[in-house]
Amino acid sequence: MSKDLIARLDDKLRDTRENFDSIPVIDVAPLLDGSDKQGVAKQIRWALSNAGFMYVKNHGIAQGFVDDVFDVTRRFFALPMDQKMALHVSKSDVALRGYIEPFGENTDPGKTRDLKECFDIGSERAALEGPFFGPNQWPAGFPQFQELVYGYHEKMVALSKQLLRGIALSLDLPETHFEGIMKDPISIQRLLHYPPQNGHADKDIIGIGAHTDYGNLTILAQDDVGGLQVMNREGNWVDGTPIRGAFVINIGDLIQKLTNDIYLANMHRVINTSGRERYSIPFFIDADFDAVIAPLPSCVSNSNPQRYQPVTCGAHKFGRFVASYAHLQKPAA
Ligand SMILES: O=C(O)CCC(=O)C(=O)O
Ligand SMILES: [Fe+2]
Repeated sequence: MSKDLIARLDDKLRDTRENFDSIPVIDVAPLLDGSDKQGVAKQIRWALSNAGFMYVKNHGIAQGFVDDVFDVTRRFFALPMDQKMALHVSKSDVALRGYIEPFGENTDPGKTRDLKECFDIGSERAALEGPFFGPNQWPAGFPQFQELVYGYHEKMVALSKQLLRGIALSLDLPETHFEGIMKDPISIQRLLHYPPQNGHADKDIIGIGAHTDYGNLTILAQDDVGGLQVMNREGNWVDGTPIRGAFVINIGDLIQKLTNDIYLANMHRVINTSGRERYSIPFFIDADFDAVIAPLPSCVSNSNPQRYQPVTCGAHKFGRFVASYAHLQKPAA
């Protein structure tokens, strides 16, 4: 889809926003240490209303630890293809955990094919329980990978709850609002590898096609290669240039629905024309599978009438995945 077409389809969502030419950077230390929660909440409100994205710094996760997770990520993707395919996501049934090969998941299907490979895990389960919940698939003989990637997931679950406290405050909700619907939330820890791409990225092959994220919150660690782009009010792509030590945070469809479009689940994509391999580590967190997400009464008014019917978190999210995974489209046996 061309930039102009996306912008036109999206006009209503964008025309009330302020423009931005770089993603806001927010120091979250005063939120985490309690010294100025409201000050941080105010910055979050601007960022999520207008950009749907923010960098956060001073988030309490040591950069050395993040570097170690990148290191095992590179080693994992360097494994022979047959070892990675042995962990293919289709073997996890509806738990949706494991390896996805290049072009195996296309985020803007019918328009671009994604030149990326992925590996997904989530909260560990002994057996398949249902969509998003089941055993992880780990590569054999690589205990350091399992320990670091799972440890990173655990830290992200904790950090996301702290950030969601700031988001709740930014919406004048009690700060623990989200914890009430996050007793056993859906979470996905993803590792991504984008081989370098040539040519016209818009036309066919892209790193990850233009999309919004599906759930509540995404916490992204990037290496230093760059390639993430976020759409601004005018429909132009703004670079999400890597900032060492900072995470990129964005909200997904569920928070846009919750806020009745006051907060924006913004369109973004990745194009890796750097000539280098790019690695990134996104973490996605939602609410409990059965949590009902409906516009907050405080976000509905005469000038902003209710735009969404209630949806359950799991049904919304699973519906978006069914469109991207071939193994979910097979008729039931
Ligand atoms: O790799 C990135 O920078 C972004 C990835 C992304 O948008 C996603 O996985 O949803
Ligand atoms: Fe995304």
